Amino acid sequence: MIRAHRVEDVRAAEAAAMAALPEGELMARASEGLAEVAAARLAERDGRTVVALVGPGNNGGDTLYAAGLLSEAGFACVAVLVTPAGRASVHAEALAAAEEAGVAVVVPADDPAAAAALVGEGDLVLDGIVGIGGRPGLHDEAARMVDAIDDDAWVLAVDLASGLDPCGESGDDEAVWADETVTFGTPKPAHLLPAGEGATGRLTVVDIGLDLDDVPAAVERLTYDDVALLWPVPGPADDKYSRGVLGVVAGGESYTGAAILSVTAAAESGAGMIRYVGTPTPTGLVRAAVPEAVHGEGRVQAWLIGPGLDVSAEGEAARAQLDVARTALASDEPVVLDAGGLDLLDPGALPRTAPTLLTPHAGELARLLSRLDAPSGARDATTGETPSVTRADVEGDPLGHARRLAARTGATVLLKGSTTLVVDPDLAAPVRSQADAPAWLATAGAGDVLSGVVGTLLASGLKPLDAGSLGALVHGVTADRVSAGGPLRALAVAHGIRPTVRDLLARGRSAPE
Ligand SMILES: NC(=O)C1=CN([C@@H]2O[C@H](COP(=O)(O)OP(=O)(O)OC[C@H]3O[C@@H](n4cnc5c(N)ncnc54)[C@H](OP(=O)(O)O)[C@@H]3O)[C@@H](O)[C@H]2O)[C@@H](O)CC1
Ligand SMILES: Nc1ncnc2c1ncn2[C@@H]1O[C@H](COP(=O)(O)OP(=O)(O)O)[C@@H](O)[C@H]1O
Ligand SMILES: [K+]
Repeated sequence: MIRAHRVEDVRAAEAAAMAALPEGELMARASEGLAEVAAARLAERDGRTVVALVGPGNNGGDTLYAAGLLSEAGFACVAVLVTPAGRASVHAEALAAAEEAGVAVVVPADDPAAAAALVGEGDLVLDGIVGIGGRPGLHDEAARMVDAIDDDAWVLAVDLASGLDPCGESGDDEAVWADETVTFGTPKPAHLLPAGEGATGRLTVVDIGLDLDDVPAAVERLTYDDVALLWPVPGPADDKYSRGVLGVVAGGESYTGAAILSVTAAAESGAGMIRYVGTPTPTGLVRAAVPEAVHGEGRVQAWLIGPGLDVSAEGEAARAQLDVARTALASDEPVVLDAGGLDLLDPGALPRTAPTLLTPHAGELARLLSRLDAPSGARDATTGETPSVTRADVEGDPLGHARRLAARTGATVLLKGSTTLVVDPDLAAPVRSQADAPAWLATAGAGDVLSGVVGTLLASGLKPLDAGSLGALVHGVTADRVSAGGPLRALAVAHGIRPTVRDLLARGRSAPE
């Protein structure tokens, strides 16, 4: 698992480490690690010239020391001091060390055009403008120098791409767009959250000896090795019931395919048993496509409610199906609520007592929050009311809105997107963030497949946070394999889950202790 820590916890760990180490040791470790990565990237790219953009704090200090080391290693290094007071406001010892090591120093205020031209010559650019002490956004001079970076240069952000909000919460500000970030001690939230992930590029962590093992993370990301730790593997004493029966209420006469996709994905994920509840057309299709599924109500360990479900559908069969969904929601069984099922959430019946996982995309989350915000509480924003939350609002601040929905409903919220967030209703718990899927997965039906995977995991007894994040990981990795760089279809992702889980479990078995 990758764990990102809050800035204040990083600062506390740094202070503890510094108290036990000779002065300057921590910065020396950081700059040596940074220089090592920079030298490797220069070697890979046959690069000779290094430009260091240097700001006023310790982030600039790290960068100057690293530039000095790279200069001693034979690279041509220029430090561009992007601080209002030039030399006077950068880390003095680091500046002296860099000059001593042969780094040329330039102050853009003296001749902005000449400085910009020099920046454009860097094969590798170290972004040391600000790190965890930075406020979001770049000041004008920094922005001008960043604009001058050559498109072919390798941009290596020091600790954090400058301009990002270190907490990863606000995302509208101008920031350096890095190819790679070398961070110290531990990832920071901005590296893993949607607001900062794009500007971070590849993430490389340099160990500087901070002790954060017992400090709760702010953000967590499951990796391949977590699959063997979390996936429910049956033992000799298990039977189909003990492994978990998933009830699926999905599909209707309007949206028939969603039922096949979610039930197929549940079967491919290894559900002990699937009980499907649908209207006649999807029932016939599920019978043909997934002979393993049984039909009708019965005892389950979790419900998946909603893929392709139309809560306004008329007719006896549709009403009977919706009755099953409502009864399930009112029960003490764990529920995954997806797509149309989200419209069944009754604000008067919140929070549910049993584990509950909501799996909206941005538009569904906006619609649900708008409905829950509406004075009547039960009205649907599709009825013509102006929604209080729009899809654009959610896309502008996905984490904030996912947290709002989790707080409002008392449920775990899995917000789908290129980065999928899973937020526990205990807002102090770490947020899970998964970014495993190629953009090819943005295709109709992909969410139905995800719902079948997470439903199976919930039925096996996993808590919603684990079921959601593990499901998102496996769904994303499967999509990546199925795509192999090209288009994919949702049904192929569903069929790819079995071999993906098998390979990820095998990887866990062969991993060294
Ligand atoms: N602590 C340690 O032991 C270790 C720390 N390490 C390193 O230190 C880094 C943190 O250093 P830091 O605390 O000095 O803050 P840093 O990120 O350099 O920026 C603060 C300065 O920037 C300024 N400023 C802020 N926002 C701005 C903006 N938008 N645009 C322009 N300026 C802005 C702000 O000035 P202000 O305007 O607030 O007066 C202030 O002067 C960390 O990321 C890591 O690289 C490693 O060496 C390991 C050991
Ligand atoms: N740009 C993207 N990159 C990677 N994955 C994406 C991207 N856009 C969407 N996804 C994923 O694709 C799936 C789409 O789900 P959803 O929008 O519910 O589709 P549907 O309702 O048609 O089944 C989600 O798992 C989401 O995380
Ligand atoms: K930086």
